[in-house]
Amino acid sequence: MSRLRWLTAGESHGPALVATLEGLPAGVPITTDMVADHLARRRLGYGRGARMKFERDEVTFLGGVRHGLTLGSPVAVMVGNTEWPKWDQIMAADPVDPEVLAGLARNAPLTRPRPGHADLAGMQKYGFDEARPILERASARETAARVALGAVARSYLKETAGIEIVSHVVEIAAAKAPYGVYPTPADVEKLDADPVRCLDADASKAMVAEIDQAHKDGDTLGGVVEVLAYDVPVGLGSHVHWDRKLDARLAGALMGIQAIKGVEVGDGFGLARVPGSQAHDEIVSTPEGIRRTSGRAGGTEGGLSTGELLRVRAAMKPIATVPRALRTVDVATGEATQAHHQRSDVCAVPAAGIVAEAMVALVLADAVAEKFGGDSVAETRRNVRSYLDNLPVR
Ligand SMILES: Cc1cc2nc3c(=O)[nH]c(=O)nc-3n(C[C@H](O)[C@H](O)[C@H](O)COP(=O)(O)O)c2cc1C
Ligand SMILES: C=C(O[C@@H]1CC(C(=O)O)=C[C@@H](OP(=O)(O)O)[C@H]1O)C(=O)O
Repeated sequence: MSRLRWLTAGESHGPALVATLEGLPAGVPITTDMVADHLARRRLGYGRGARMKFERDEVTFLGGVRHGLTLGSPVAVMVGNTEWPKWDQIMAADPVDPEVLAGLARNAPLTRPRPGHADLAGMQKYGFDEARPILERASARETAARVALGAVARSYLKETAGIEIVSHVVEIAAAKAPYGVYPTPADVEKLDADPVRCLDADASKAMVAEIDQAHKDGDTLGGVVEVLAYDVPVGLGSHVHWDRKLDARLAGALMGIQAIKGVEVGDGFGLARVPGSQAHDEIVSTPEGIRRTSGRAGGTEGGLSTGELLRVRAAMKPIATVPRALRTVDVATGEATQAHHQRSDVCAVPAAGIVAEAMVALVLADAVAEKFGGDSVAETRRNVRSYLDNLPVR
């Protein structure tokens, strides 16, 4: 079962996010710059709000890494919130003089819960009369910590099994990329340079136009991202129990990203609309060995990776803090009003793709560690090679 354990902590306007990852072997190459590069990719994307422009992610390793390599001990990484000085009283861990707090405009109680956020149910469940204590943790700021750990996981995957992960945006509102075009690791630079991380130039323009229109209308948008993992060996995950199934683990991890409301593995929902003769990937014998004629299953069958291209999609709902504010109730007065709104992203689908890459990397890293073990990268690599060299059928 799971070999890796990982956790994040920290609030959106707290001093920092922290994350730990335990269970990786020694010798995984990782540096502060490698993590910072992935965090910078998460900030990209046309349609993100003001906060992305002025806040920086400050990365510090606190444990588990020495001279650019993991030690085999738990990896601990901190991502500083450079916004912190503006919030050091409001989000202070220790008690603050109530008179000081009352004088801070920013601390006005958030009694108008926003539909589509954790605000109302969180207040009811945790016993708060305003939304601040809920929204601080529910915020997708937390995804920076996941991307930091994802950077470590993907380095482990590349070093041990040669696995590489790429994501792209395939839909924003009504604008769609052509189906069946899969970017490779060689396309990542081009993708990151595109305003919406879409490979197709016409679709990218249409997506940008959708975002511009939503912005003009005081509205927000969602979309769909696709994550591809190249060179995943056959046999990660297992058919033997529901919580070992690789597709289930990927789906849970992707659904755990803020605002993701649907996940597809391979052709997913599309498979429900075609007959069986058009839904599966036929097995054929070729001079290079056993191959598949298509990739509809997304690289998993029965909860196991098949050795084909791994392909999953995640659907993001439109940003919930809609500028043309939605109806709510002021819980302090019981009166009908409009939801609290200060600023927000119009569309964060490109950023969600980077977070989805991190989640896929963490799930695959867990599955690789479980299958191949090893306390050093060299040992894991040997185990991968020996397994692949000895497959009974190929
Ligand atoms: C990268 C990213 C950025 C986000 N930015 C915002 C935002 O600026 N405003 C907002 O209302 N929601 C934003 N969200 C989504 C909310 O965090 C999310 O919808 C909310 O916490 C409720 O959770 P749920 O949608 O999973 O139910 C973002 C999500 C992601 C993944
Ligand atoms: C800070 C980040 O995303 C935030 C996620 C978010 C939300 O509600 O999820 C709301 C916005 O924050 P604020 O309400 O402070 O403007 C985003 O900027 C980040 O991704 O680093």
